[in-house]
Amino acid sequence: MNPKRSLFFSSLVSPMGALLYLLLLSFFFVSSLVPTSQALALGTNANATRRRAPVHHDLSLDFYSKTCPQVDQIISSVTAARYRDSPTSGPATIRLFFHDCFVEGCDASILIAPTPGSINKVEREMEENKNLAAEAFDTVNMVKAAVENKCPGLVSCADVLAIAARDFVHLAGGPYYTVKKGRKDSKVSLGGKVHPNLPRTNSTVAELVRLFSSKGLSPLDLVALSGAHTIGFSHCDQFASRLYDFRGTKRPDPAMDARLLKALRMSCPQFGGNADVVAPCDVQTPFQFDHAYYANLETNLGLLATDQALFLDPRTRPLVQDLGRDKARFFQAFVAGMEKMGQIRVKKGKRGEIRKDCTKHLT
Ligand code: HEM
Ligand SMILES: [Ca+2]
Ligand SMILES: [Ca+2]
Repeated sequence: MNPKRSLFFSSLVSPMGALLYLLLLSFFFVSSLVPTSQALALGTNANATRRRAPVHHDLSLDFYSKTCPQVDQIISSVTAARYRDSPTSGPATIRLFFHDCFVEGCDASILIAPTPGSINKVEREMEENKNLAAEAFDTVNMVKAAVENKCPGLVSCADVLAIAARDFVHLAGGPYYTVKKGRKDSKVSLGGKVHPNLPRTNSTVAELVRLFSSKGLSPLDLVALSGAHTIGFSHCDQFASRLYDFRGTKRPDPAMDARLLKALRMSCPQFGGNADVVAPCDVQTPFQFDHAYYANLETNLGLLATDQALFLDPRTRPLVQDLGRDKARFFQAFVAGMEKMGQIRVKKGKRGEIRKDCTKHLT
């Protein structure tokens, strides 16, 4: 059985199977497309590079070399098994890492579970995080349990998440890179911190550039990291307005390929659809970590408005074309972006803790 097929069938035995089946129907339909490239009349390049937040460089590759030298191997044995048994854990965990780092830095603040009866919401409970897949949280908990078994109380959940995300990039066919360690876990998780720090699917490129810049990430980092959408899936509500009422026009987004539009409308009806249905972010190779995502954008096959906008906007268009040109270039820029993202507002010393259970603060 080819790998795509075996993923397909293993997904059918999970509770998400039926939904995945629906989306794969649309995938097979869409993947048979011969994309038509449309010339898009747009202006030329404008330089948007701007830096604000400093990136901290105080993590190290050998942080656990004395206390837990085998940490990467312990983690990779769990991530490899998870990828085999529950492939959706891969993209879900990479996205979880992104949502952690952008809100208060890479400090595992996203992992804290709600306290029953508390009026204070944690990050996980906010609208922007509602679609983070349970598989990702489960994966982190499984990885952390394996690490605690061998190196109790020594390795932070923030480091575990950073390393697990790296493993899944590699397992899906993406680059392997070393992960610097030494992050501490947050002592709080505040729902109120989420909203301004995460992008929305209707964010403009200017807003995305500004948000990424506020995290010390350049427009190239924005375009390279968005390439994570080369794997994984999106719920219909995240792109439905493109299908039926783009920016209040009551018309579909003109920047969407007509056949992709038709296929997505079938999976995601305007009324009465199943809210759990998902579609592949990369309609060509949704399980393969490759540079096909960028080729899609050049042929109007982007799924999210923010993806397609990266090609439509003259500031980011040359970057899309550059990364779409060859896989090695994309991999190199993606690794650089992940390394920078993984260092956003890292907590050291007494500013953080090392949780035993990633879902609970130390008491
Ligand atoms: C640039 C702005 C971005 C926006 C607006 C955005 C938005 C989204 C949305 C709406 C989804 C679908 C969620 C769902 O319905 O389940 C998604 C999925 C995903 N995102 Fe992003 N994202 C962005 C950047 C990133 C970055 C920087 C990364 C990681 C480096 C990332 C990784 C992923 C992955 C892997 C998935 C698939 C998740 C899965 O299959 O469970 N995204 N994103
Ligand atoms: Ca965080
Ligand atoms: Ca792909």
